Order: sequence, then structure tokens, then C-alpha cells
Amino acid sequence: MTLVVEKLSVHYGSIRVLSDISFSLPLGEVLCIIGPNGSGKSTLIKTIAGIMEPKYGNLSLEGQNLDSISRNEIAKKIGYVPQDFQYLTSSTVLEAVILGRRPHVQWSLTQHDLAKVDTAMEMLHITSMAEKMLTELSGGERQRVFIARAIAQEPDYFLFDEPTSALDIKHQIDVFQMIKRIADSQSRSVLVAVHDLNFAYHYADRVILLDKGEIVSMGTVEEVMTEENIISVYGIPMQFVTTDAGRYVLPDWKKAEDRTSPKPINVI
Ligand SMILES: Nc1ncnc2c1ncn2[C@@H]1O[C@H](COP(=O)(O)OP(=O)(O)OP(=O)(O)O)[C@@H](O)[C@H]1O
Repeated sequence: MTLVVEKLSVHYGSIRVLSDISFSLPLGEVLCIIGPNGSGKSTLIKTIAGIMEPKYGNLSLEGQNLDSISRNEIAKKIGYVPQDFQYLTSSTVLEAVILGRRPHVQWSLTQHDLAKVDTAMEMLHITSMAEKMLTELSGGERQRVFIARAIAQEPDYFLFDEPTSALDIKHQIDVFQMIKRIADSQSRSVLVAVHDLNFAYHYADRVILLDKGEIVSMGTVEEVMTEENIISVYGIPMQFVTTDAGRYVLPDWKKAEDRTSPKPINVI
């Protein structure tokens, strides 16, 4: 079972923002998309989620073109968590997570559906917020609700667009551990856009490095996250540091500041 993206090009009006993107995502893999602001990470995820139409190219799931599969069938297979949640409906946390079960429900919710909802809420530590309105939550709490909704949906392929952007460090680690577990133990796949290079470094099976709408490099962490690639795409000197706790990629602050510091102004 594989999700296949072939020669995808996506435009906003006359401006091309993704060019000739091809890759496949087999089950059991965490594939991280990294790249600077505006490189096309969200556009790629939205296009696979069916929110944007590609101008050229093809998307297929298990050999079947996504265009030929009904929205409900796709929702059983692909779960999408967007980057921002400005369009909040007036629902409670529990109602929002229950919505994740919608593709599976024939007549009414079963005990099985409710158990899936409970488990998802426990995984994201939001059970105590069940009756709160979404509008009453902090940004990070809301982000956890939408991740729980995708977990309750039980798709084979998860599309996460910067799922930890509003989370504190504890919840960031919890979410990435959960992402890894989903792929390892449940044979599902996760395509996840991240800004924090260390999360990609520690949790990805493979990485796609995007720049200006094109794949600059794709492969294992070691193949893609080289000093040369990172510096050439982000334009910031980076260093790889090895400690007892692992290997980290960090900006070389001194060199980065020297590079960008304004010329001294002569005060008369
Ligand atoms: N609604 C829109 N209309 C026109 N251009 C857009 C629109 N949304 C995004 N773009 C452009 O498409 C390009 C890719 O944007 P996208 O949001 O996919 O990048 P990203 O890598 O996710 O960025 P970020 O890291 O800032 O979230 C950018 O140049 C952006 O300006």
C-alpha cells in the first residue's frame, strides 16, 4: 500500500509554487518535509489532502487515482491536520474529536467509535477539556484537539502541517513520539511538515528538503540533512553537535549574526 505523488505542479493563479514533485510514501514510514518559509510545504500537503488542485501531475493511493475515489473513502484513508485553525465552529472539544469518526459511521456512533474517540483524547491529554468550547482553548490546546480528531479518524496516511507549531516542548515531544509510534507499530504513514530541523533529524525515516517549490534533496536523514544542503537552502551557517543525548543541528549563532549584522553607523 503506497501513496504516490507523480510530477506534481501546483499554481496560485499564474504563479507556479510547486514544480515537478514526485515521491512515494509506503506504509510504516515517517516522511518529514523541511524547507524555508514559502518553499511550498503547506501547498504540497494541501494538494495531497484534496484542498488544492494540481495543474499537472497525478496522485494515487494503492494504485488508484485519487480523483476516482469518493471523498468518504479518501477520508477513511487520509487524515489531514492543517497548520491553522481560524475557522472554528461553535463545537465542544468532544464534538470536534467525534467528527473524526464521520467517515466510518453508517447510522449512528457505536461503542467502538466512542472508544476510539476516548483513546485519541487520552493520547493528546485533552480528556479533561471534553466539554469546553473550541473558542475557549489556547492555540496549543486547539492544535492537540485537531490532532486527536485525526487520530480518531484512523486513516492509513496522516498529513500533518506543522503539528507542533503552537505546542510547548513537552507536547512537541509527545506528539512526535506518537507520530513515530503510529508509523512503527500500526503500519501507518505520516507525511509531516516541520520547521524544527531536530524533529526531522530524530524522528524521520526519510526527509524531503524543499526550496522554491522544488525538491532539492530526498532520502534518509544522513543523505538529506547535510551541512552543505542546510546552509545552501536556509542561508544560515549550521553546525552538527554530538552530545551524550544525541546529535543535534544548531545554528552557528556567531557566524549567522556576523553574516546579517548591519554595517556600523558613524555617529557624528
Ligand atoms: N492563497 C495564496 N495565494 C497566492 N499565493 C500563495 C497562497 N498561499 C501560499 N502562496 C504562496 O505559495 C508559496 C508556498 O507557500 P506555502 O504556504 O506552501 O509555503 P510553506 O513552505 O508552507 O511556508 P511556511 O513555512 O511559511 O508555512 C509561497 O510563495 C506563498 O507566498
